[in-house]
Amino acid sequence: MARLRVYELARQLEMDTRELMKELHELGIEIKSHMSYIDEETVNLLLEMYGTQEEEEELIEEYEEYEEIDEEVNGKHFKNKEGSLEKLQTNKKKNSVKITEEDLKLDKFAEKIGIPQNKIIQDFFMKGEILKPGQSLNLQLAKKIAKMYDVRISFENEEKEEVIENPLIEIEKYFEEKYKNPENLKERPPVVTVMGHVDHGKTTLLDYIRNTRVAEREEGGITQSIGAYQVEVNGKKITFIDTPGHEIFTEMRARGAQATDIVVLVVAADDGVMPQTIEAYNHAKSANVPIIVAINKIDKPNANVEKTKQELVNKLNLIPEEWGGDTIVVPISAKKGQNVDTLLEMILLVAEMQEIKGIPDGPVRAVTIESKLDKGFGPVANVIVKDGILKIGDYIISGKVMGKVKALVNDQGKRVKEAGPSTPVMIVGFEELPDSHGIVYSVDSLDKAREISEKIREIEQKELRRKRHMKLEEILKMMEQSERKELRLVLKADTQGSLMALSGAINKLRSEEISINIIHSGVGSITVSDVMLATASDAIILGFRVKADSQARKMAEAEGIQIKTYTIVYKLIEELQAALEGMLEPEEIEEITGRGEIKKVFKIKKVGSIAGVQMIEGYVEKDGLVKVYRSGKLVYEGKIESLKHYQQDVKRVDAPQECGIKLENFDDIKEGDELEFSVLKKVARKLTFEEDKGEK
Ligand SMILES: Nc1nc2c(ncn2[C@@H]2O[C@H](COP(=O)(O)OP(=O)(O)OP(=O)(O)O)[C@@H](O)[C@H]2O)c(=O)[nH]1
Repeated sequence: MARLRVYELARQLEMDTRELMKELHELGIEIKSHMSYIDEETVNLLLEMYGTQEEEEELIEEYEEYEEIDEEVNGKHFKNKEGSLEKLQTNKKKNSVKITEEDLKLDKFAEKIGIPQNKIIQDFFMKGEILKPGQSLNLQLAKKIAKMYDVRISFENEEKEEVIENPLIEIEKYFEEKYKNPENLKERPPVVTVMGHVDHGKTTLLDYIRNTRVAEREEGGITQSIGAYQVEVNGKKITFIDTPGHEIFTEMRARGAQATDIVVLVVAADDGVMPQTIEAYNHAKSANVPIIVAINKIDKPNANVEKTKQELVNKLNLIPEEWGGDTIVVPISAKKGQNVDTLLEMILLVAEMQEIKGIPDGPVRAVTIESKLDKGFGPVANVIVKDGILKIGDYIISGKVMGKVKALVNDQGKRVKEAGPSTPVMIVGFEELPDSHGIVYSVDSLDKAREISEKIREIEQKELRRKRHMKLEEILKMMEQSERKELRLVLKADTQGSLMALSGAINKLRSEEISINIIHSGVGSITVSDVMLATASDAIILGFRVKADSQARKMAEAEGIQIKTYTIVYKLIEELQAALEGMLEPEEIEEITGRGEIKKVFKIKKVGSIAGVQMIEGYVEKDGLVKVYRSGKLVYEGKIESLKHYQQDVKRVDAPQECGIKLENFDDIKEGDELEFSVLKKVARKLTFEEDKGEK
């Protein structure tokens, strides 16, 4: 369009001449009278910025198109008078609604909140936001729509999550708080579990220690096994858990009852590191318990201590102290008792370094090693006290089972009146058989014990109804919510070869935020021990060409542990990769959307400089970013404060249109400045494989 006089332009813009003059003045364009000429460039800019009747009609047409699409998709309503009445009646606006994931489609959502879909589209369109009929909504958008019509929405799953507070959590919190203050803590004897491969000498070692040490203390005492015993070495006590092996150790841990402070890993010098040595090591390691290695059977002629040490290094990455590592390795003969004293001293040394402590006074917390129905005593629990001093007459609770301590029997079969930290003791007085690997707490009164017991029964019943397998996706979701982004796996395969291939492939799945930790891998079917480890470590179990034995399957079901089995390597990797990628935080990248040039600068009082911009290519978005270049040099980088197309604030302007732009906190713009527009885009990230790294 050619240059125009002010009144002519006013007519074009369908504006009052005086009004236009005022506007022009505000835009910094000096006008003498309504007869003054406005140059061509400014005319065009103003026409673009303030719009014309035709343009508005275009907008309306565009909207009507949406209505038509909506009609096609959703059938008649709203537009048709009869239909609209009907719809509006059934569709009365709701004040608060519960929605599910399925409602996250505009049409369904509209119906749910009782606002016609067309109305939502129209209202959003007027705000410069385009919604399409039936489009999927994310949570944020759904909330925004609901807010616009004052409808409160809640998610069904969110409401379901209301659960009864477990009273034991409160007790645990009490201990947690107490533990924070070092003044409350006092050293207690270490509790030791002996682990190792079959026949490597665990029982022989435990028997030797008991027979030599306990006999010193109690002559002729009838030793009844209460699952653990205590010995004295150089005036200091050590508690040994009687039942060797990692199964119980992990089972206790899975129940939140970690009794063990130190693990003694027994490795026979004539046999070396064997599969169960590795398994035991993995269990101890995942519990973060210090390990002392006892290389046993050194009295045997074919014993090879050096070779065994080498295997410790190669297979477990445990480097003996004498080789510059930090693993204490003691060569012993459990049968002959050779060097066992040194082993005991080493246990005390490690205990000292670890500063094993408990709270000697206040309420009692004890860990159950086993529970059974005794012919004479009824239900009993063999425990190791961790905190407090358990006394006869105390009210106790273990899970849902309550009781009152009637008698306490120590590891030498003697009745005692009390038991302090790290002392193994048999508790008589439970009303029913308590959980065999749970925690026993003392409470103030019988009423309190009863109240807790009832609450836990209620929780357990609810839990039972709700119990289902935990899916990989769910674990990932949980991980997403927590800070920890580590996926723990227990990996079982048919052969050593496939195990190595799989571990290799899995270990190559990398990302900065998520790590995969194979806490245990082994050859053979998936066993109860694997499930226990997974339970204790929040892991999932992957099986390759192996299956879970029936007991393991049952336990996995009960514990909500997911077992996934595969027969093809790439399937396993593919699924793992897809799941992990799904939880990577999307990456924000800057995507250039368009370019423009400042044709005119309007200085407006109180507002600042407005750039009259000719879009050259692409588009500009109001919420996007902008870079200003002058003679090729970057002079500004930031946000757009306002974007106008004609009179209207708009969300986007496409080339070759013109627009008015006000930059955020930047007025030093000049004619001829080049603008580069971009948006921040969230893109799903891919996990990288190690091989890929080289290519990049
Ligand atoms: N020569 C020799 N034999 C030992 C030694 N320690 C254990 N043994 C023998 O090794 C065999 C297995 O010992 P256990 O103590 O039963 O082994 P374990 O690790 O408890 O075995 P499981 O309970 O089956 O896992 C027994 O015959 C022991 O007598 C040792 O230091 N020297």
